[in-house]
Amino acid sequence: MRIHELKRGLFVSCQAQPDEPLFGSEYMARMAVAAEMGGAVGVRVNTIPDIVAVKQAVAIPVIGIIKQEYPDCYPYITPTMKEVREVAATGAEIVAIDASKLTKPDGKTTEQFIHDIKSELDILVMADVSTLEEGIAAWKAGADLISSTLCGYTPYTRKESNVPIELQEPNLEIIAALADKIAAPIVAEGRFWDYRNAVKALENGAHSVVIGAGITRPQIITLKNVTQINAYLQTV
Ligand SMILES: CC(=O)N[C@H](C=O)[C@@H](O)[C@H](O)[C@H](O)COP(=O)(O)O
Repeated sequence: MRIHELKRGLFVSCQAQPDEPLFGSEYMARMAVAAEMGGAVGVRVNTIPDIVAVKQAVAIPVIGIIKQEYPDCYPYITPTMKEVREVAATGAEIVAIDASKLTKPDGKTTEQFIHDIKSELDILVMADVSTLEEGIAAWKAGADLISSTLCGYTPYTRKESNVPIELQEPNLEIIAALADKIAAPIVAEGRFWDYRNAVKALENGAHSVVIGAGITRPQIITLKNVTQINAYLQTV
């Protein structure tokens, strides 16, 4: 797939970790089908079994990732060529990688990493960044899409708060800053709960928006509703 073929709109992140109630490729494939039925232009999927199941179930483009932790290392979203090659072998149209400034587990910088992917594989690269500087560096290194995925999650962008991070507001300022300085498509991702903030991201210059928890993590959707309802009940 070429970058100009990518439609603008909503990408639904269909992910569940082993400790989540909907963990399992069958569930994630059904989530992806639901996303496609609802008009999503693509999906974002973690792990090879889930990507394979989703590729069989839907025709819309897949952003594939592998969350792989390495000892004493922050980058965990598709952090080395090993995971990138595995994602590419599934036929996923796009691979998303950690494009923070933090050194990857194999010692590479983001710039080297993107260069190596582009020299070896015919796959679109989405750079998951946490700051404007990281976005510019990834774009200059050849990334096809720049996404705000890691904003609020890297050690230097994390904020102390009593509110669990998944219930915090998204960072709309970084979207405007990225769109202002970068000619590649900007993807708004990370706590974009529904269409309200998604539209604000588009107004701020985003090409598309990824929504995950707000659509595919029912325990977090429930928690968000319970928090609001219980806050009211405490006042009466
Ligand atoms: C930081 C990190 O590891 N983000 C992950 C990236 O793939 C996922 O856990 C998120 O669900 C995804 O980015 C979508 O975001 P949200 O679920 O907030 O709409």
